[in-house]
Amino acid sequence: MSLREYSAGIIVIGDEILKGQTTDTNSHFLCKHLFTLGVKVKKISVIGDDLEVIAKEVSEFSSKYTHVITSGGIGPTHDDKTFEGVAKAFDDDICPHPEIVELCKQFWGANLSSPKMKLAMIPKSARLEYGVNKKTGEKNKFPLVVVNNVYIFPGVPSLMERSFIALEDLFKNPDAHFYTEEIYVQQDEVSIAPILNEVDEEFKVDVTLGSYPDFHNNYYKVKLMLESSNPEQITKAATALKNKLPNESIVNYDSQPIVNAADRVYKLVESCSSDDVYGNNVQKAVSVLEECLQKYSLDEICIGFNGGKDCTALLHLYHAVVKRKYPGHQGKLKALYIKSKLPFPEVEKFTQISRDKYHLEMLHFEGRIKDSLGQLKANHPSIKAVIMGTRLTDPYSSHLEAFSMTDADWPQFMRVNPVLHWSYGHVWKFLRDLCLPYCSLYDRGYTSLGSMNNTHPNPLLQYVDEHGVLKYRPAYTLSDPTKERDGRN
Ligand SMILES: Cc1cc2nc3c(=O)[nH]c(=O)nc-3n(C[C@H](O)[C@H](O)[C@H](O)COP(=O)(O)OP(=O)(O)OC[C@H]3O[C@@H](n4cnc5c(N)ncnc54)[C@H](O)[C@@H]3O)c2cc1C
Ligand SMILES: [Co+2]
Ligand SMILES: [K+]
Ligand SMILES: [Mg+2]
Repeated sequence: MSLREYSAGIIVIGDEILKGQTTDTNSHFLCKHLFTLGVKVKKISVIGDDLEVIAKEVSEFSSKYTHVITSGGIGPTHDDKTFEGVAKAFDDDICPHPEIVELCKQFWGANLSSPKMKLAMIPKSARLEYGVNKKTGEKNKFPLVVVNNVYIFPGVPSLMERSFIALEDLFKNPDAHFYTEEIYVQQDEVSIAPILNEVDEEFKVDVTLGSYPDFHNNYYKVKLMLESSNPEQITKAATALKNKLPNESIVNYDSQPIVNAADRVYKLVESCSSDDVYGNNVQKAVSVLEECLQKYSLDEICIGFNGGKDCTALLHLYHAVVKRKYPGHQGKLKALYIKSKLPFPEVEKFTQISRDKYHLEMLHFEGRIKDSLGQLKANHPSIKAVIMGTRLTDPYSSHLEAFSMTDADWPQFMRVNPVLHWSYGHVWKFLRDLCLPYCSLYDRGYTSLGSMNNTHPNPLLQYVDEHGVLKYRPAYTLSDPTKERDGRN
């Protein structure tokens, strides 16, 4: 049986990418989506805004691959040459397309001599594909220009992504039923290599087995990826792998914890029994957050987020409660980050990752907390409440309640404290059970994070490994929670 192979070549066009001024994320997005459509990307080429180079590359790609996708170079300025380049590749010319001329007039009131009209100057042989907005079911307002098998996308990632999703059926391989399965493993790649080789040998005719180490993940070391067009064989291969790998090395990992945040958090809350201290604490946190959202609008709230474990758990809860209350909410949640004097680079990195994953608008300040809060008041007068990950066992915190105004000699904000009653263990149970990402320092023995000059791994987690090297166990293994701050001075 020989099925037609659907292939694709991607041409990323733009001087700004070659100069390192812009990072290309479009090819990554396209590869990911084409893969799930059963289309094999064979080559990605990155070129500048150069007419000859575009023409040559498009011509070559067009003859080699089922689909050619270009991104970039279709703006209104003189330096954008993609339409001309594609025309040249097919010995064609560009001329104003009446339908796009009309749209340009409609959208921008552009007349024939305005720069926007350059968008209407497309190859004569082009056809227009509008596509359907999958959410609304409406035809898109602006079309994609296609010449032969060349699909000409804008370079701006948000536009490109939206347009591609609306048009993805154009690329779909009708014969492809692609199956994938992922297995996450706690052991390093070297130690499981013989098992991988065995399974690969047995199934390689039908199943592709990939092994991808991840040095930064808090939960697994290697992701094993099985791909096949044969559902029975992929199941057999996955079963074989699971049987051969030591039981304790397979991790039950959720790779999308944030997408499903609301469902999972509310399920946890709804299913907990009255004597479950942990479950009740989660429940209490959720109801404090719900109350907070009743008292304040999203604009009046920010979450105090410094990359620590407590506010990481809290951020997830806040995100879940917002999603439940405002399911269509697209805007960013405000987060307050007061940088310490000497922040760990790992903490900085983690706050950035969290900002992106949870769509946060970060309000950054530096210096003393009290001064920063004064600046917050001045620069963002709408903010009235700060949600905090403070627990009763934190210093100076044993008197706090779920809603406590800041002290009289502090800038006045409502401090909202949903996790006051949580123990050290509860925080870790929540983070780990839900597979939430957390700052990597915690996996290296840090149990409480401050500045680099006053924070060390917790001595209680120290051990000497089989090679005589001093190491630290992860923070979640600390058994005496009263020693949480033993690495701080
Ligand atoms: C918004 C806010 C209001 C405060 N109000 C008072 C007050 O009225 N009176 C008083 O004596 N002290 C106040 N503090 C100081 C506070 O009591 C602690 O001293 C300080 O948060 C450091 O605590 P920690 O290291 O023990 O706890 P952490 O566990 O580090 O902090 C507890 C929580 O505070 C938030 N937070 C802490 N540091 C930061 C930061 N750098 N950037 C953003 N968020 C952060 C996080 O939500 C965190 O989970 C306030 C701090 C903040 C952030
Ligand atoms: Co900023
Ligand atoms: K902390
Ligand atoms: Mg804390």
